[in-house]
Amino acid sequence: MQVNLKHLGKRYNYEWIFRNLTYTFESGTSYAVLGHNGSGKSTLLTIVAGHNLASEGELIYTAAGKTVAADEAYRHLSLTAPYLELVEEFTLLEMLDFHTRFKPLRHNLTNLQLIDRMGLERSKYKSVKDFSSGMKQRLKLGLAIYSDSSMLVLDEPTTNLDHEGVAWYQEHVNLNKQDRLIIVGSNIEHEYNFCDQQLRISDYHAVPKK
Ligand SMILES: Nc1ncnc2c1ncn2[C@@H]1O[C@H](COP(=O)(O)OP(=O)(O)OP(=O)(O)O)[C@@H](O)[C@H]1O
Repeated sequence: MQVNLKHLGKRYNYEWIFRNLTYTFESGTSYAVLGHNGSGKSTLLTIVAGHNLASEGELIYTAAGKTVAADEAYRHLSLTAPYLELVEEFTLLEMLDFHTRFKPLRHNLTNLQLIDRMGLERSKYKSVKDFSSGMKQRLKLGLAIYSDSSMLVLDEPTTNLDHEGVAWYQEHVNLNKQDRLIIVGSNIEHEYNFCDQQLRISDYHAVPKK
């Protein structure tokens, strides 16, 4: 998967969050989108993931040399972000059954194997609503990292994770980054230190007229 941004801009009401962003996200490369709080990282990630619309410019997705329609791009990507909710009423096993009906897992992994990889084997029958915040984050990351998608968008991936959880994230993202396009929105080094490229959103902030 490749994503070309051409003169992309986003405005909320009268405030431009970024403008004139021309950039290419290539397959097989991991990118860190960096910037201070409120700089527009999540806004850019939601636009690239097709959850939000740009105010100006173009966004072109290409997979296997062919252009992918914007409304089909979701088939190629998985996303995790603090604002995305899990289905709290499901048990862990039900959550995986539901999710994998729409998004199969990579390398023919079974749902039980994924539960093992997430270190959640003791919670198979537990309702997601009774998970700790760190367990929920591991589940969100596990579903994203192990979905069979060529593009992975990770917004603030280690939110709520302790040291062990951060090490788990680093291990599994490293094991699953090859041949994929990965975009991490972050300002915490341990979340993006595996990335090959960095995009600073503040480079695309509109300069106020003097
Ligand atoms: N739906 C919205 N309507 C109006 N303004 C918004 C909306 N979503 C975000 N913004 C504004 O856009 C700017 C960028 O927000 P965004 O969440 O993209 O930043 P961020 O870099 O991800 O921040 P953080 O590091 O705190 O998560 C902020 O000023 C925010 O208030």
